[in-house]
Amino acid sequence: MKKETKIYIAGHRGMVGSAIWRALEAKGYTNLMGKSSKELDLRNQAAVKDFYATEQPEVVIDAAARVGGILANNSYPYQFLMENLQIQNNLIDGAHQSGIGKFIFLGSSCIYPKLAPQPLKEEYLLTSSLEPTNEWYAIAKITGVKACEAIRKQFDKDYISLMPTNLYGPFDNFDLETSHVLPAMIRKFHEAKESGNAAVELWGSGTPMREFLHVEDMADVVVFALENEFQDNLYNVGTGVDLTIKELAELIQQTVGHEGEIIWDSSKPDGTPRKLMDVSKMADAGWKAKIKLADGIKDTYQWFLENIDSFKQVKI
Ligand SMILES: NC(=O)C1=CN([C@@H]2O[C@H](COP(=O)(O)OP(=O)(O)OC[C@H]3O[C@@H](n4cnc5c(N)ncnc54)[C@H](OP(=O)(O)O)[C@@H]3O)[C@@H](O)[C@H]2O)C=CC1
Ligand SMILES: C[C@H]1O[C@H](OP(=O)(O)OP(=O)(O)OC[C@H]2O[C@@H](n3cnc4c(=O)[nH]c(N)nc43)[C@H](O)[C@@H]2O)[C@@H](O)[C@@H](O)C1=O
Repeated sequence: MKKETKIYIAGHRGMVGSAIWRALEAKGYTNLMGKSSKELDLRNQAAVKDFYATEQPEVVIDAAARVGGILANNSYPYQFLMENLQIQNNLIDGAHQSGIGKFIFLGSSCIYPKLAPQPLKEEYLLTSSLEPTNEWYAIAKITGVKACEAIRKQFDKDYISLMPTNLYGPFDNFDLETSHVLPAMIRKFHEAKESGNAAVELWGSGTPMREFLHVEDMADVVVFALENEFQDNLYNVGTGVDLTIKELAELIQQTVGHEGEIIWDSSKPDGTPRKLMDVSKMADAGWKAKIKLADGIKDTYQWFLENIDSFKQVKI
């Protein structure tokens, strides 16, 4: 890939998109472009078509989506289904119609069936029912995977789909209603420590298992996907290691230095019991995650402390 290739990063202000931007800049790519949702609403098909015609990017990285944790997914099914379908349809079909040869689509590990065998292999897609708390988002993401696969099959273009596990890191969403578990725990333990080690309330039973990938590893795999041609459409991205939500809570509690009680709120959903990625296909292609969870949590907590004021203004 030439360093002056015009690369459009959809969602470049988000946690993942901004990490991809920084990673590409660090590697010397000079022609990056992005638009905020205010400048270009990706749900608007005509606006996206005009954007492609005017800007003519050569490569598209799709990190734009309506994203949220278990409660947001469960509370706003229509937005998670429809906005994601609109955004990705406009981006994928617009890119295809404009003759763009390379497209990287980001999905999520929740596309796999709720009770699929573990670890999750790419071929388990569409083999049984989805997890009800996020089936709306998952159905949109599955449609994106299939759209890229259809373009690859019918038109022989390098459209690929990366399926990340749960992500975390700098610029994550720390809003307690809409965030994922890891940033929520950092904030809850920090605020409880500041209030004299008050008790922390967490959701569900603590028994579900999750796998976490640092966003800088995620950006690194996107750069890898950009710089290499792939033989297939769908690749899992993760560390291949998971832990229970209770173990995650203990790790974050220790990192933050909170010494109070943890209360589990069983009125909140657990979600899928386990979704560990089988990452061997991506490893065979030549990429592996590098950042250990304990190090990534330390780094994210440090970022949280340095940015408390700014993220409160932006996200909450
Ligand atoms: N976070 C996670 O744990 C995981 C994320 N992913 C995937 O990674 C990708 C990025 O997620 P993440 O960075 O966490 O999410 P963020 O919420 O941090 O960022 C999402 C981005 O999408 C943009 N966006 C949303 N709606 C629109 C719209 N209508 N028009 C234009 N832009 C829009 C936002 O733009 P703006 O800021 O300008 O409003 C924002 O920059 C998504 O595809 C997500 O599904 C996959 C697995 C796990
Ligand atoms: C990335 C992924 O993210 C989502 O799936 P999820 O992994 O279930 O999401 P989550 O991170 O919000 O929760 C993980 C686990 O953690 C528990 N939990 C405890 N205490 C808190 C808490 O305070 N906040 C949150 N959010 N969860 C908590 C929670 O009850 C659950 O058991 C989907 O949107 C899906 O679409 C998707 O792609």
